[in-house]
Amino acid sequence: MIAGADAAGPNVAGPNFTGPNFTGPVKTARSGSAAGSVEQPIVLLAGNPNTGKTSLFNALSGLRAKTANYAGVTVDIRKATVPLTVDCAQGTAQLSMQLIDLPGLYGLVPTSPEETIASEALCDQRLGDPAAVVIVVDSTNMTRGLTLVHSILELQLPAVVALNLIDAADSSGIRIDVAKLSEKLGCPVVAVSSKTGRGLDDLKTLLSDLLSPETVITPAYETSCAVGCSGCAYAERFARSESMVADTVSGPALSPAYTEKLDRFLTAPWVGTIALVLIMLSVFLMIFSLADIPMSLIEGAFAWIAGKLDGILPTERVSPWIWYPAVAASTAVVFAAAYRLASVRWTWQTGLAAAIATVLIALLPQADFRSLLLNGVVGGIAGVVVFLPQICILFFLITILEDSGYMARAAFVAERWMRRVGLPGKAFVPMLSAHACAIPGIMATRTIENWRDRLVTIAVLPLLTCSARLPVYAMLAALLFGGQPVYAALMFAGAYVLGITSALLTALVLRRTVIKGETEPLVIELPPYRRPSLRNAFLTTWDRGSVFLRKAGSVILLIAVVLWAMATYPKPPQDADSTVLASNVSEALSEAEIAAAEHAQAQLEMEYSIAGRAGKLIEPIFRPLGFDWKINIGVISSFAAREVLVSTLSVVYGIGEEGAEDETGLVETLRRQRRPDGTLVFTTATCFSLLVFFVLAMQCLPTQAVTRRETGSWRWAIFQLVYMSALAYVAALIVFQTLSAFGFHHTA
Ligand SMILES: Nc1nc2c(ncn2[C@@H]2O[C@H](COP(=O)(O)OP(=O)(O)OP(=O)(O)O)[C@@H](O)[C@H]2O)c(=O)[nH]1
Ligand SMILES: [Mg+2]
Repeated sequence: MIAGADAAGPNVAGPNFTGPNFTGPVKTARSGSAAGSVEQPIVLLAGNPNTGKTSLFNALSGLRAKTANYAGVTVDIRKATVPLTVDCAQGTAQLSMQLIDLPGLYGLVPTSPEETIASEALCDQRLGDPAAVVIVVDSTNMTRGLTLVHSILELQLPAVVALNLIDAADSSGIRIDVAKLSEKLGCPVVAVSSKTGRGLDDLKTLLSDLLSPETVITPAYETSCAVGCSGCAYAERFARSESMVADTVSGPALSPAYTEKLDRFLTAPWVGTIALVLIMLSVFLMIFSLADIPMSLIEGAFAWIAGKLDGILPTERVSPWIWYPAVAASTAVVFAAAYRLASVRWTWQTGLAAAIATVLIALLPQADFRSLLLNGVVGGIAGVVVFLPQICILFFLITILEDSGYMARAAFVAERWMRRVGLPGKAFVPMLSAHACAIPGIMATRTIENWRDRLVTIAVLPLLTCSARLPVYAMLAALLFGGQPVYAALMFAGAYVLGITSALLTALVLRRTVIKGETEPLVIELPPYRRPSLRNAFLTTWDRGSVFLRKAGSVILLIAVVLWAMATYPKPPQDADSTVLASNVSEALSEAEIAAAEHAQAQLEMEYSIAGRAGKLIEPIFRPLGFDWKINIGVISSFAAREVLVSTLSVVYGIGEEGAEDETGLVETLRRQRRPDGTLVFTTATCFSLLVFFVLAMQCLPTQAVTRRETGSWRWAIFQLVYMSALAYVAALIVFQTLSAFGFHHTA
């Protein structure tokens, strides 16, 4: 039977497991692993990189592991339990298999850490004795795929060959004789598409047969080279694959013509670089033009919530019998929700922490509770959540670019520049991932074989703009270029470029000093361009968006509440001035004067608070950078997580201010702020200095923990913290002083 455009009938073929093609040593599939057994049979998904193993894993398990159209996306194993129906003596039984997605590999002799994981799972059964291996082959690149199939079959493991991307093969006019291929290989073959779902049921049926306790498998595949030398064994497998492809595959074998035509431009040294810059600029421009409407909707929603809360909260004194239980109950509900969002487990410690916090909040004076709710909770969350649309659009566009195959070209173009500074070409994929978050980026450096190359990459990765910096950039873009999307996009692009350039320059310096050594050249596979899957882009965006919202509803909420408390307590003792103010309010002062006096009082209280004192304490250090003591509070708190800067500024500048809960309100509020000498705080010079500081500073504890884990010592984590903080400080200092010298003192 033929799988391809003209194919009719089923796209699965395989000899009977007990049939003539299986002779030799008898291997029984997992005895007793069917119904009633606790042990789940292990099924490995193995294959060349970028053949759609993870996509198949997702399609079979319903999970959403990361996929993209370039090699080396998966660097670790991922497991899922997948139910199957198998035949047994009693008829049929339900069975669950443990499906394991492996990183891609080119051959069984590993050349990188992630290939080692896959090869050990297959050769040394590191993850347990596999009941079956699904060898995933890209139907549009059969010769290479079959070469690996031969190597795996020689391990004498029960196997199924899944010809994935059959939809892509179809549309390129490639036709595959599945039955003939199965006969030649001596193992079942099935044509599948993890994109359209075609053949997935057939694959499951084949696996059910393989895993059935009734099945007796007697595989005996010829070993390629009796002497066992790897070179000629490879050559023999390759020759066998070529001849099989010649016999079973028809249609164009080369990558489609448009791929080559496009690559002539997109991989050319200068044109390719210019194209890369233009594509990235358009991504940013789209973010700004498309995010406008949803952002104003979110702002509106938060303003509405703040207004409603303001209206509901009683201004008159409420009976303690009603007040305390009501506040305690609602706080407990919020805690339960935040714990759930952050997946915090209820233990006696976490329960006690929630109980103490609930009691403390319930005991707050009415006016303070009101401020906590409006400034701490609503202000803290709104300040961050408003940037959700920008983050979603960015991830959507990046996923589309990744899926189309363009990102592999971007890697190819970028490698030319990276190699000059001593970064290995393989660092491109980690650098790309680090633009979402440094943590998966650092994990992805496992594809780099050379330890020194890997270390340089890990050291500079946190300089790249991660999504936690986006709310900060967006706030500063609104301050600097509100209503001017083109300039805002340029500023964003500039921040990314600054991150990338400083990573490259730091690598250069490290290569000349602490981490000397030759850089290995990049051998990169350029996958064919494919139509990106919108479904995948939407799902990735959804996942990223929900991670962001979860963080806003849990960790950031918690930090905002703690910060509110630190910015509110201890309160200054009531002095004569405030009493005078109180008594005069109703008589002589106009509304504006009352607001100004209240604001001054709020400032006084903040200066007296813990956060205020801490901010003031470090004022001399950050004054040359243009930061005032309130920005300092943000700088300190954002060491926990960068986006906390925005919620901190919302809280510290919002206290005593009307309508600072949402982004427009916050930006307007920030624009009004003045220093004691009457000059504005957020001048062009301060904003750019803050921007540069946030691009370069190391403010992320989880990243440091991962650096420690991947390098095996705190040394490199501390090194990152020290050099990045120093770099950020010096760069922000230069920016502020230079801009100030050129007179950029006006409001941003
Ligand atoms: N058209 C089509 N595209 C597919 C199919 N399966 C996967 N893809 C695409 O192929 C690319 C690679 O998919 P992955 O699942 O990441 O491949 P992988 O084998 O896990 O890759 P590594 O983890 O890097 O080894 C992605 O862009 C997928 O969207 C398919 O059946 N049809
Ligand atoms: Mg994968």
